[in-house]
Amino acid sequence: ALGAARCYGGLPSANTRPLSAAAGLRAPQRPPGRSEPPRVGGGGRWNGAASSDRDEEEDEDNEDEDDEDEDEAELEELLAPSPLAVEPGVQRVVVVHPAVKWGPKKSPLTTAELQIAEAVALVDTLQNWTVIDKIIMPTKNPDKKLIFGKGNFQVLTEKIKKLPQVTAVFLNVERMSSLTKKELEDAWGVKVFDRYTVVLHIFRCNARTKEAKLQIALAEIPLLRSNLKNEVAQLDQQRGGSRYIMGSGETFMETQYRILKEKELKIRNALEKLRRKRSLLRTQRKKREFPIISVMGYTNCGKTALIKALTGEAGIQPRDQLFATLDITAHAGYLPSHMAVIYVDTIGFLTDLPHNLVESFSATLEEVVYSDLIVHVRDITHPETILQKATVLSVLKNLNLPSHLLDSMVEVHNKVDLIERYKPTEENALAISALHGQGLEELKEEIEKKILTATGKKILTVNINLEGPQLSWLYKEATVQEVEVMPEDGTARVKVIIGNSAFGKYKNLFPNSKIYMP
Ligand SMILES: Nc1nc2c(ncn2[C@@H]2O[C@H](COP(=O)(O)OP(=O)(O)OP(=O)(O)O)[C@@H](O)[C@H]2O)c(=O)[nH]1
Ligand SMILES: [Mg+2]
Repeated sequence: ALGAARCYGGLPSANTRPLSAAAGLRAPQRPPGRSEPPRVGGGGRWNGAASSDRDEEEDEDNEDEDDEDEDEAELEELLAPSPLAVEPGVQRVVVVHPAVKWGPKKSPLTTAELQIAEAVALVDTLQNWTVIDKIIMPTKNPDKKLIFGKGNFQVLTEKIKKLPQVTAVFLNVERMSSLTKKELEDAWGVKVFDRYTVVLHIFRCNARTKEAKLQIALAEIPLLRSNLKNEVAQLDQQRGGSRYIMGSGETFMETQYRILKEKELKIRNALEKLRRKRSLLRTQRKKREFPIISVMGYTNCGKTALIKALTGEAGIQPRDQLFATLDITAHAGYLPSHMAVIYVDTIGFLTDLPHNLVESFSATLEEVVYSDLIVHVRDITHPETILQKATVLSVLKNLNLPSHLLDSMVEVHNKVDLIERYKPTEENALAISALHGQGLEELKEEIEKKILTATGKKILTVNINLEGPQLSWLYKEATVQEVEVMPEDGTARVKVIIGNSAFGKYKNLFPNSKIYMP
């Protein structure tokens, strides 16, 4: 209960259901007038990440049953409260954005106002945190120890000190060294957070599964390491500047580094174990032949809202918050031909998300490799929508996805209800409103077209003899959508979705069956 305890009064659980909890993806309502609903129910548990309970019917991993208790104990230890966790409780925050006006450090794609707006949005995500002021302060070289030049630093310090009851400064830099942090905290007399710390804190508040929690613990290692460096430097100073006095400084450092290294290894192993489990479940999923659609995009663009709209799943809660969704979750839905598919909700992206943080979560995103289609959702009303698109595409590129996934990606322009007569400039983009249901039918059609291509499935109608074994064969090997019985001659027309190999078998087994291609 790390997340909940640490972030007392923080975010309520993201109402998305972790896959593991989705024992049996809830089948959406049966399409009216169909003889047999596609069989969705059984395919639910294909992410073992968060749970250790087992699915009795399945012959998944039995190998490490004995290790289970041991694993649990080790996990507990790895997930013990972190010394870096931001204290729970109220924070009254000043957001300070160091603005680089010119030179190579200036961001070409955005403005200081928009950047500070995103920083404020991050703080607003945290329930007990309030922004009491925001300050944009120019700097020439944000890499300096105190970030700002002497004069500006003084002005800033005076401003901060004048603010009533400020408890923290959020300095909107990707990451500051522990030395910088210390100097700034001494000068301002309050806690100073960087983007890394704030995002990590949000993650910690939102993490529900063990996997997410482990990933956060992993993301903290570099911070712990740099803190250590700082501590050691201070120790050395106390001893007159030499770390070699009696060799003790060295030994202290070495021990601490070794402990950290071991912890890192343990976390990686634990994550690896969780993932191995998941890959077995992935095989299950493959067997069941549900196409997988990964819904991706910048944080707060409406991914969860879209999945809610596409699946009609009432339990899903989109929220106006950054990083509401941290764990991959799956939801079943139907395409227009009543083909059952699984939509996967993913973690949102953020510009300048520190590398370590992205890396520790990239394993979550690796799942995307196994999907059949990516839907890229964009908040088209956001002033930074173009930069956001670039961020998402660049992260996707770094995931080493198969090129067909990138090529077939569907781009969706969301929230068009907020723009009058919106028309996408991008050729293949689809305009939708996840909230009001606009454009969803077109989107489903498009998804279906691409899924059929991606999976090599066909939709066709076959004529069968009701006395023969064809119908039960089709129920077993394909997805039967409609059965139209002709009582006069004892035959039926059956509409099916069928994979390539099953189709080949069918033609071999029943050479006399008439097939109507669409
Ligand atoms: N007006 C409007 N608002 C929308 C639409 N779609 C989503 N929203 C709102 O945008 C906010 C974010 O929606 P989510 O679905 O939680 O976004 P997300 O991409 O899942 O966000 P993270 O999980 O935090 O990355 C919510 O307040 C939604 O109600 C839309 O079509 N129109
Ligand atoms: Mg979400």
